[in-house]
Amino acid sequence: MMIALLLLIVFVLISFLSWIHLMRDCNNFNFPGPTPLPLVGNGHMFVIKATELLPRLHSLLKTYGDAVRVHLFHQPYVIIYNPKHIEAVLTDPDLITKGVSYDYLVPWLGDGLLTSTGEKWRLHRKLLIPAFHFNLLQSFLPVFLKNQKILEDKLRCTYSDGKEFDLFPIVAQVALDNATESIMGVSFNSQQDPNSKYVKSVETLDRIVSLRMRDIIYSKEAIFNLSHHKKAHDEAISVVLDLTKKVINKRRKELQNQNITSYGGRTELGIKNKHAFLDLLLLSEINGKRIEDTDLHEEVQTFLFASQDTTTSGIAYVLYCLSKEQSVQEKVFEEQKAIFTDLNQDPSYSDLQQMKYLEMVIKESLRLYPPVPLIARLITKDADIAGLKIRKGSTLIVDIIHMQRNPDYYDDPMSFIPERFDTSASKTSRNPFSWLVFSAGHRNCMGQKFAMMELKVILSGIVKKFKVLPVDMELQLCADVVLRSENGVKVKLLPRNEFLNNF
Ligand code: HEM
Repeated sequence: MMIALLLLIVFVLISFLSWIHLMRDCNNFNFPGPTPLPLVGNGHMFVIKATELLPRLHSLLKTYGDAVRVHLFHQPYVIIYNPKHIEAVLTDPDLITKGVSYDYLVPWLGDGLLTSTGEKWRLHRKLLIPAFHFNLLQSFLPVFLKNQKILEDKLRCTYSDGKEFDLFPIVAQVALDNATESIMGVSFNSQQDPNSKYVKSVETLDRIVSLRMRDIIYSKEAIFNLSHHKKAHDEAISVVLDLTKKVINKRRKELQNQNITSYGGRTELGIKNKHAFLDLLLLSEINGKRIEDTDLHEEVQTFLFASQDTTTSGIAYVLYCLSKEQSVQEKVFEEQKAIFTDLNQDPSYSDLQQMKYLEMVIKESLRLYPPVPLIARLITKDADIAGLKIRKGSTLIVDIIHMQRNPDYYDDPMSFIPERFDTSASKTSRNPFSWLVFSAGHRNCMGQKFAMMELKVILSGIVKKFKVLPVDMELQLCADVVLRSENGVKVKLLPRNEFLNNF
């Protein structure tokens, strides 16, 4: 009885001290947020289903204004969605450190460009800029076209009977093939062999990292390490890392045998070189020295990761939007007919540049459904961000999806209007920080042009051959590693010829 009483007193005392600490900490921020409870802070507000996270963030922003402070236990988080604040953060050279949620990627990607910070990030970013040179980008086009054809055959044989299906897993395979082949020069043929060990391991990693990012329980290292997920996670990492190591070592030997010792900034090396990206890493030097093996593996993993799920999500949501907006889809088709005399013809790099309307459609679809709906930064110094006082140690969440759906920045924001992005017609210039699909500032997406090219190849290929029809469904969005829908992203397909004959 005495012990129970003593424990109760200790608990009350700790709770009281915690509450005092949390209430004091709120004063380190000059903007509001919900009142924290002792010990858990506002953590109880986030013990929710995956699909409830985005609505919860939105409702906090609606209640408290442009910036909201919440505490998860004693850790402060600040959610922002005003382009003025976002610009101040993303252009501050001292605020380039990613938030803690990126830590779950570290066992897989190591300290690559996406997760690293400081001098290492600066050096590697500079080194990798040539990878996105025009010539090197062109070397990826044959890869995208080849994989697009496989996708087209697959859609025709299995999915074009007018029955509904989920786009995400199908598109994920073509995106994975595009990523492995353009980044490492080898394909794991996931479209033809979806049950391969590599494909299954990447899927497992995606699933487990997403779980850790959204589930407050599994986010804790100690609990995760005791769970059954840990074994699956470690096994998948070892499969993925072993395979990529083999590919890298094989290519290194090939270069040695051919006596190729320097990349020498010759970006033309890319045009017909299917190993262009890997060669750039293998042959480049930092401060007169070859890139360390570990760094090289980390960057390869990072680029594979950064380019796969994001483009999957992007392609899936554009097709979803096209299914709902038949008149827009017809305009995209008309544009294709204007570019190609023969719809079986493959697009050249310059044909892709002519697909202006498709580009507007992509931008508008990704405004409503940004593949990366939230990004996070660790605030590493006491900061004044365009008037917001934020204490060191806070995690800042940039709520991209709700900013891009905010009527303050887009008229009639939930309507699908690709012409918003018609730069030739638009008289008013939009704040560049109000469209953040590829982020902006110091740590913007390096693969933006690569992604646009890939999306255009896949989407133009589909629209030329198929009619994408809607399914009566409401997406149940959740912010995993990328924007996913709990109930899938479903459409129906009919071959265009058949459609024209039947209707
Ligand atoms: C539709 C497709 C894509 C979208 C929506 C997208 C979006 C983004 C966003 C929002 C960021 C910033 C993340 C942050 O600040 O935390 C980012 C970073 C990055 N992206 Fe992409 N991305 C796409 C495709 C790609 C592709 C195809 C590649 C590579 C081939 C790529 C490589 C990277 C890299 C390396 C970074 C890290 C840059 C840095 O921190 O310096 N991305 N991407």
